[in-house]
Amino acid sequence: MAPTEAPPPLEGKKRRIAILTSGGDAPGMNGAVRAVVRQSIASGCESYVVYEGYEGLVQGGDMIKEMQWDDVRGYLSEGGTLIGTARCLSFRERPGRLQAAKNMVLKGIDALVICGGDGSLTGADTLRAEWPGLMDELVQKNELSADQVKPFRHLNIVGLVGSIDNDMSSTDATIGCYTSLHRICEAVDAIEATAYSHQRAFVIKVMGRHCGWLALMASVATGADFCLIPEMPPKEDWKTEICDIVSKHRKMGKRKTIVIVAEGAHDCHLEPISVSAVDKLLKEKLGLDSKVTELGHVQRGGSACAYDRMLSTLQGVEAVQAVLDATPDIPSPVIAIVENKIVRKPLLEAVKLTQDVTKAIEAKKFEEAVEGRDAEFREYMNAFNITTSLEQPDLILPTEKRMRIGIMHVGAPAGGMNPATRAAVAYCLARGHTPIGLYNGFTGLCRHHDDKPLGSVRELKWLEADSWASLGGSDIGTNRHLPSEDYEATAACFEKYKLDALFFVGGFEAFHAVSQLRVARKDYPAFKIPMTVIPATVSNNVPGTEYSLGSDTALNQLINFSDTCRQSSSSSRRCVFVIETQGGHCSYMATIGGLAVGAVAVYTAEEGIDIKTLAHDIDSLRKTFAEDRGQARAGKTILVNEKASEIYTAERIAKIINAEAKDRFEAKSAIPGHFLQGTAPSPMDRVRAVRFGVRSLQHLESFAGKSKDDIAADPMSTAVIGIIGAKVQFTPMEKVETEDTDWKKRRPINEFWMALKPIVDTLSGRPPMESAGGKKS
Ligand SMILES: Nc1ncnc2c1ncn2[C@@H]1O[C@H](COP(=O)(O)OP(=O)(O)OP(=O)(O)O)[C@@H](O)[C@H]1O
Ligand SMILES: O=P(O)(O)OC[C@H]1O[C@](O)(CO)[C@@H](O)[C@@H]1O
Ligand SMILES: [Mg+2]
Repeated sequence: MAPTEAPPPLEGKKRRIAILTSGGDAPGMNGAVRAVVRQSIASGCESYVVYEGYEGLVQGGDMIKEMQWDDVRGYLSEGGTLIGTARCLSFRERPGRLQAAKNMVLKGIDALVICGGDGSLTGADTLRAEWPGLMDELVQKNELSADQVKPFRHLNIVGLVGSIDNDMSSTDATIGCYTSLHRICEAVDAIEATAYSHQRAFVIKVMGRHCGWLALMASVATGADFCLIPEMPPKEDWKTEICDIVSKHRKMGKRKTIVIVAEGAHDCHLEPISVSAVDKLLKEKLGLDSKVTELGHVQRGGSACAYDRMLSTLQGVEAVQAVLDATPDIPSPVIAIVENKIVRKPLLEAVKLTQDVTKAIEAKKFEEAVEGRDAEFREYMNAFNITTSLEQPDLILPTEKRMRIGIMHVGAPAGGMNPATRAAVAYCLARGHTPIGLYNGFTGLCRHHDDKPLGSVRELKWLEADSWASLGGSDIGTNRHLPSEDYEATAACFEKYKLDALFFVGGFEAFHAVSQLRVARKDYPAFKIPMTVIPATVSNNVPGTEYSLGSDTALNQLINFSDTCRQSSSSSRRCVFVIETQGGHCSYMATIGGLAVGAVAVYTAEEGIDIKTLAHDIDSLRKTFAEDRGQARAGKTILVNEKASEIYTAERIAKIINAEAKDRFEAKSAIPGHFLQGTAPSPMDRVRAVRFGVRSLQHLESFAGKSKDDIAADPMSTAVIGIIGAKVQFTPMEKVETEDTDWKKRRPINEFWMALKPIVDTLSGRPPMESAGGKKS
């Protein structure tokens, strides 16, 4: 029977914190539930889940259940939402919300975390606004006494944005949207092969009821020919617009056509544009062999990608912190992300901004609708337009502003190098610049530039580059050689091929190469040209940015590898996998990977490994396995950075654990090695490659027409593009080199992710150890 008495509130600041998931399920919701449950318990609070979204809140009773630490074991790798979700009609009406409020009070819940999309958070905001009135009404109707509601007068509510649609203003990404983009890109990549074979067109419908984010980003990531989204419909004569672009691409030799249509696409009069209408158009007007593919709910399926696991975990932790910080005068927050920074924003405002976008679309104010989406939206829209539709007369620069731009990859291969280069080539051609591929790095340039019949310095063509949107590795070739190996020949080549600017993509070596060229400018005037570096490396160790292309691909590879090991260890019970990660002296991958897979311990190069730490962790494993009763989802993972210790390698750690375990449990080691570079780049690496590519070119062209000395005098003439906190920015090389580069360890001095390491430990239940870790070596 449902209780009629509310339990007294917990002592002090301790709360009973409940979480529910609502609206369409989204990958990553489980990560949010795990983080909220465990962080609540770790903070001394009681933790609850509400099953089936608002439906569970309205029904109450057993639909609201207290959770223990182990109840969320293995949640990170599961798709969907394990606590259920629903679209609840009764919560839309006040009587439903009154019942929900009563049930919360009866369970003593004094804080509610809601993970859902724009609708769910609108509902949360309504509950927040009505709360005092609901409490009064419950007392008036004798449903609860005045004493019972007294401790619950203030509703402590926090929103987490979970939806594949990415339709909530105020945040760059919703939990689930990047995983959905993974599903879409995998599907489009697969379709492309068959489209190419038959020279067909495919019209692909993707989800997003009122929001074009998925369609737009999928188009950027796959290099689609056309994209239809509700925020910015095509011009009046959309049929001619599509046909013009598609036939232009076909004339240039493209064998396939991909048009991506958002579920909510319409024309500029708000008349829906269906996939069948586009299909008919391509068949009838262009005579193409066209097919329709509707991706449907496959887009919501599968395990969450690395980014969604990380986002949901960090935001879940932040939500609990927000609950603990709450006072009646602080407006209810929604937890957002801006670029790389988790922030709290007022829920009320976020809901209003989101509703404003819907209103702007309804009023056909499309520019306003685009502005109302997150900051990246317009940038990606422009980047898509400029990299897909060739020959836009208004984009072409006057002759004196056109440049010959050398494009080179330096360092180890990384996901995103090719897409960045594709974007650069398309941008150059749209503006009238000449993109020149410098094949196989500095050695390729110096030794093979005038080889016959094919030299290593070649103009890049649109058709060739166009196929690089989804290609991993480096098609123009990359290696670790530096210009210092032959400054003379490097300078001579720059002059011989009349290079006006250089566009580098690569890891620490690319950064080092530009640093060398900058310093050598005093001796070689040929180096007095503008240069940019787009960081691209699995290690994410380039100073001047918190994110390098390829690091997201690598994290996804790592979680796939680690999930596979974990499944094996879960099945054989009492087993721990010790997995070595790449990264050089930078342990980003091990740490964020640890966050995304729930590692019981992460050993970093920054902190090193000592025997005390190992003994401490083995003790903890011994205790955990002793208490284990053979349940499922019991696999354990330890991640070790490749340079964490020369002595305690992954293999040796596994051997030590086995020696100490005395047959009570066992350890196995595994090394994914170069598997971490992946095959196709992740969608995030692809779209950011396009964004960074376009921005870098814009930066380079701002130097057009300037004298060599003016260029050399401008610190921004050698710059690294990066994400720092909430901003994407260029930083002058000299500043980064002197202020934020640990040259010996080849990593930034300030590694932002070090601050996240305690969260990995807290959420995996690793007992604190006074003397373990914390010191950078
Ligand atoms: N205006 C509202 N007032 C009260 N409750 C609402 C409101 N809008 C939505 N809700 C509640 O939130 C639930 C989920 O909303 P909705 O179906 O719009 O999904 P969502 O949260 O936007 O997620 P997604 O779009 O990703 O599926 C609804 O079923 C309803 O219970
Ligand atoms: O799964 P359902 O309830 O049919 O809802 C589908 C809708 O949910 C979403 O997947 C998420 O909001 C939309 O993109 C789509 O329109
Ligand atoms: Mg929605």
